[in-house]
Amino acid sequence: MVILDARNIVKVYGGSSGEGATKALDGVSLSINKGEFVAIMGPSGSGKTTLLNVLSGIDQPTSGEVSISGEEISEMSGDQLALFRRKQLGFVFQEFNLLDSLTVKENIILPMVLEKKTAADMDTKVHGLANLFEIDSILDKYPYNISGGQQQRTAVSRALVNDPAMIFADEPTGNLDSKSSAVIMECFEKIVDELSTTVLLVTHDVFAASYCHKVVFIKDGMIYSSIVKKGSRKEFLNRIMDNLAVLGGRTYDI
Ligand SMILES: Nc1ncnc2c1ncn2[C@@H]1O[C@H](COP(=O)(O)OP(=O)(O)OP(=O)(O)O)[C@@H](O)[C@H]1O
Repeated sequence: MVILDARNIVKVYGGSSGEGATKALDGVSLSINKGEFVAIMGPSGSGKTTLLNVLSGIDQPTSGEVSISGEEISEMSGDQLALFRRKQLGFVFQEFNLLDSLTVKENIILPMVLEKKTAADMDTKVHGLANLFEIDSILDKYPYNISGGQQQRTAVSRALVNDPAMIFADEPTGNLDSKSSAVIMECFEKIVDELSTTVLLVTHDVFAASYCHKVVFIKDGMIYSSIVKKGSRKEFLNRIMDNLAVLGGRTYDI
């Protein structure tokens, strides 16, 4: 079942044409099925973050359509989009974006508070996620007293708490060491395998991308190629590196 469908997306920054305009996306079409785990890779400046932002409704395309769960988000007003994002989507960022004045538990349940869920629902949910991601013992701590990897697992729990149709992640391992990156990617694997969540992430990190089912490569704002995992993660990692070598551009994190 297709969960995200993007058709002919164009994004121009700084006016639709003329001097000073940058065409960041140039006719991108992409479909993602429920339960897929997809990475977007490409050289610096190729349009990865722009694509993630347009697909997730953070930013509007200059032209083209995006639908998620059958709803055309490109036609929604700002308020409708904000509500749709809050109810249907989960976000994970490189910087974790946790609130320092709230405990881990409070950070996780914040989106449920906004949705006016019951205290019992919040409790059940937070303990289920904390158990899944092994952060039970730090629920009463504050973000500045836990490790980067624990902060990111808190952020992933928060992204999941309202059962989103899809999770979007921008460089989720960008601030983590290799061990914590592996733990976070295993968390994403768990939510795809055990909760059938759909995950789309942008990454420079070949190791992180090798956990995904599929990698889409973009260059100059266009889809260049895509590969699907067959065989082991190590074999997939080697194929990703081969494709990046063909793509050119900056050095990638391995
Ligand atoms: N707000 C903006 N205003 C103007 N141009 C922008 C803006 N954001 C991005 N761009 C330009 O659009 C193009 C694509 O940028 P984008 O950030 O999507 O690339 P990226 O592949 O995510 O890069 P990186 O890997 O370096 O983060 C680049 O040429 C960039 O300079």
